[in-house]
Amino acid sequence: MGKGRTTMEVGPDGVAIVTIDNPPVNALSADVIFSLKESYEQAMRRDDVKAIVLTGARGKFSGGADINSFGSGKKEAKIGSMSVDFVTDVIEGARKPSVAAVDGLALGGGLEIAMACNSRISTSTTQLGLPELQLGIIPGLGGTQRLPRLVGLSKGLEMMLTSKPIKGDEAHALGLVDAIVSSKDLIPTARRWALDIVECRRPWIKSLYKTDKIEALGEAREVLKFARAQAQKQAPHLQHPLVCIDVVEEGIVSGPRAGLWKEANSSYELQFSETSKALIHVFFSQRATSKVPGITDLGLMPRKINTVAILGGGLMGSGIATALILSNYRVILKEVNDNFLQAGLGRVKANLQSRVKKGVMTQENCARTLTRLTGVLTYESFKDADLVIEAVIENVSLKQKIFADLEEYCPSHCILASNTSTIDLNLIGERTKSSDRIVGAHFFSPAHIMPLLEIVRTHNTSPQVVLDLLDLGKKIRKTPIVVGNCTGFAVNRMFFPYTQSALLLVDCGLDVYQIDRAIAKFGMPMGPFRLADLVGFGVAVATGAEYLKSFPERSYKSILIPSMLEDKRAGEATRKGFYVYDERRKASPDPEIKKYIEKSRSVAGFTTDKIMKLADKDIVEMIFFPVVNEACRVLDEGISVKASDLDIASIMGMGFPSYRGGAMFWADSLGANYIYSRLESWSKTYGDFFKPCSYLAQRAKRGTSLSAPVNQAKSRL
Ligand SMILES: C[C@H](O)CC(=O)SCCNC(=O)CCNC(=O)[C@H](O)C(C)(C)COP(=O)(O)OP(=O)(O)OC[C@H]1O[C@@H](n2cnc3c(N)ncnc32)[C@H](O)[C@@H]1OP(=O)(O)O
Repeated sequence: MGKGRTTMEVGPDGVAIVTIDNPPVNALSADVIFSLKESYEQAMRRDDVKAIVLTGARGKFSGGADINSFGSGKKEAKIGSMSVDFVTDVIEGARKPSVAAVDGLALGGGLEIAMACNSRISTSTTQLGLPELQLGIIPGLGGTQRLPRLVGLSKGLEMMLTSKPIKGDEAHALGLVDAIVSSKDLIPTARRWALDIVECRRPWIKSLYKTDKIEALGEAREVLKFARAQAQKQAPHLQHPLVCIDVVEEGIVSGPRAGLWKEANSSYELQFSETSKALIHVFFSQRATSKVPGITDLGLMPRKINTVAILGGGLMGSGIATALILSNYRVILKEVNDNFLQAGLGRVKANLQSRVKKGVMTQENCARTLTRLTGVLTYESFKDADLVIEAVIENVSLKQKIFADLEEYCPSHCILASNTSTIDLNLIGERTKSSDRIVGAHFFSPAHIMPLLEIVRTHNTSPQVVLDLLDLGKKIRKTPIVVGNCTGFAVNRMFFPYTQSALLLVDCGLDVYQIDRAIAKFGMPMGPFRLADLVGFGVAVATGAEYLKSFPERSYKSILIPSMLEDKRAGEATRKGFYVYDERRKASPDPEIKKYIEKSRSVAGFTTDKIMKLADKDIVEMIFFPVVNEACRVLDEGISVKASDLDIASIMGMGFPSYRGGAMFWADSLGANYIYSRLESWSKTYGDFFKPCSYLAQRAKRGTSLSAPVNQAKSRL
């Protein structure tokens, strides 16, 4: 069966309406392109066709090339033909004009085809953009040449390098679209516009040859130089943004057709790059997180949540409240006294004000958004809540008391969620009879910014409750992952060995700053010691104790952080941790930490100095292989149902580089056997911290990937 097609309908006015039809987003599959070509050939042949209006079915122009087909073609396939022979010669070069009627979205190849039309009419809310770079490729259907010629070089480069779409209104102001109309008027206006071109009442424009928006060569070179510097600064590990700039430059220096050929060659090559494979894996994995067996396949519908009550206005509670009111939820924020309440409400206001300062929110919108927030000191108004999120300090008996109170004050349909990052949910709900509606809603700090939401369910949590939270997560623009109940759940648990292995390496003689540099070079936003400073040593010690209690046989206990904490050196908040911080929070290495390190090494008693001179690659492996090992346990125990969820968790929760596809995807690129044998040999020298788990051992032995699905029967979810 084919995947998508175009239809053609010729009106009595002589305008052929060609519609791209490939649900859900009218992606340009091979079948769609083939059918589009046929429609154009037919339109050229037919005497009753004077002009063409190109549009998309169901209110969406096109979401671009079909990402499913990327990297699957044979490398020797003919290149460049589609962009030059079809888009440029057949659409743009046709002897009958085309007008694109653009609604909903025109992204990637979708926008590129629209730009090859001789005019574009759109609605004000349509999203238009070239997001190819976020998939590790560059525009391949002429976008690198036509976009700068329509909107100017700086704006065109900005749109490509950031991958961010713009709305119809802005596109109109920039000259990317020629008129804005309502959805209802889209096709009639485009029809008239096309006939106006035929009858010379409007210009017949070929974007590829426009020159009025492009700066003179000298100035253009300056813009390109600036763009290169920006790309290198923002994505120092990535090549394809620089390739994109080179391709744009080629068109400016040697003419647009030369630019098209360079674009065709480069975009084809990039499709097969490791970076692109990893980023496309991330694209699909992110969408797959909300498909949960046993939850989303039961035919249930999410219930409507209008009012959310939050307990605790600290950093987490106020961040969660901010995220919710920004997405139109009514929020009740409860605190224990007026001082705390005002501080909590103040934090929410400050979060919104910072959006106003950045120019992403107007003052009026900020004021309107705040009207959705109410502060309270009692449970009285909880009778209206559809969901409660408890975000108080990590104290079991306090949480038990709160959940018993919630059962009394909230309506029986109300979901009772905890934002705990470590405590067992069964323990929290022990004094209630509501275990079917108790669930974890673990946000990451700062909650209004970090994109991940870990939804934790126990054996008793009902599928309906999980579905409701999945729906809420999507509405507040988070990526939700559903996980089972255990110490640290999925994200924190898979990453607990991250800091511990770094501490072990230091106890064995390695330099703190060399470790941080190696890990940052690998692509993490910061190394484990800079991260420990940021999180604060108090939290690090408390969570370390939890892991030691739950997984004593494989926890590494170093005295380094506790002994620094004893001297009131607690991380960035005290301006002293592994680094010292100036008044602008800039971190510098601190020679004073030497004394703590020496003490820690003597207590650890490692005699070997063999690993004193590790290469960066070995540091990365000794830090991340224990993370992969723990992730394997998380999968084996059914805490997480698919490896791709852990990829997303590692990227969005911990900052693992997305261009490496996430921790498990990266591990599979190295091979289970390699990871197993390295862990096995380290465990002989340094102990059980490195001991490979049975899941890893079995997969290494069988030669299967770590991401291959786990036997469903073993799932604990
Ligand atoms: C040659 C060219 O230069 C190369 C290109 O065009 S590369 C492609 C460029 N286009 C893109 O990067 C757009 C990617 N898509 C998106 O950003 C978003 O999906 C969207 C804004 C189109 C829609 O978002 P949203 O409404 O939230 O729905 P979302 O869940 O993301 O997508 C709906 C479905 O369409 C699929 N889909 C979206 N875009 C797709 C594409 N370009 N190809 C194939 N499938 C696509 C998704 O995988 C998802 O499938 P599922 O339901 O089976 O999970």
